[in-house]
Amino acid sequence: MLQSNDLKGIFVPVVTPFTQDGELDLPSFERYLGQLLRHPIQGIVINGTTGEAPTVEWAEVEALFEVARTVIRRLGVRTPIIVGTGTNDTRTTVRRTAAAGEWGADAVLVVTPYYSRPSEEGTFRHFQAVVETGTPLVAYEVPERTGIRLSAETMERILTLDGVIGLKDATGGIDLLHALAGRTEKPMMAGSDDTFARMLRRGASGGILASAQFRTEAFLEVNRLAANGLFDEAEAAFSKLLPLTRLLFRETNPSPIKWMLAQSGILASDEVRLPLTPITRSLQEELSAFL
Ligand SMILES: O=C(O)C1=N[C@H](C(=O)O)C[C@H](O)C1
Repeated sequence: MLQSNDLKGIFVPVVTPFTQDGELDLPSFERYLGQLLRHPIQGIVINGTTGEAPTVEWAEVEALFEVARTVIRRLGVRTPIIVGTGTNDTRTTVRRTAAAGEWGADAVLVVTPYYSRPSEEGTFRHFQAVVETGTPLVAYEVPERTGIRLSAETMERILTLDGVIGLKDATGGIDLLHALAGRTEKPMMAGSDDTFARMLRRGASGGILASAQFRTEAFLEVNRLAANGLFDEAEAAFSKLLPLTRLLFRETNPSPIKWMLAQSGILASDEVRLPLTPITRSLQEELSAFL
């Protein structure tokens, strides 16, 4: 199981491949992980935003987890697996988190509960109920998607819970990191790809970054430079990754990533489940330059 100290470096949230008719495509998933896990990344996230969590059934998540575990064993690596279990229903999130712990997940990723517009107290209690399962938990703040932005005070309270091992900060800026600096010992991982280098400078311990599945070694190098205090060099190295990173988020993640992976022959299809749609022709043209 993951501990706070392990939450550093590069974690890659993985896609959930589908066949052209929208069914789970496990052979593609196996091939894809076989390639990705050749890089010495610090972990993967299954069923995160990039894994299309809202439209993936829980039984499908279990199947993905089993394939990931098989590939990890076959390659003889020890890459930790974090499973996205967050929903906007506390009881479902508790059940899923307990189940992921039983499967052997190293940690879970729990997004702040969206849609219901809970109070900050309600959001705190949501996390409090989920950590009681005993599975290490990474809190995930992504206001652009959830429509809620927690105060730094409430996030600090959540981070003080035993079992919350850190934060994935996808707020898109450095304000939360700045506000929490010195107020928590728990690691904060960058979760907004284009601010990665700035967040490292501000104390982030690494990143959970969908775009790191391309140019993975270069992302690892950016992280290494920052871990050695070479922040200017890290920013310079990251600036070379920015053009592709920005394009990957021009349309909704993970459609651009799936298109790239399908074009590279790693996935059989770039299929996403509705309401997501494949990328536009004009983005395809721009991304082609990076294939
Ligand atoms: O799947 C994830 O985890 C991530 N999702 C974010 C998003 O799509 O909003 C971006 C980040 O790269 C990781």
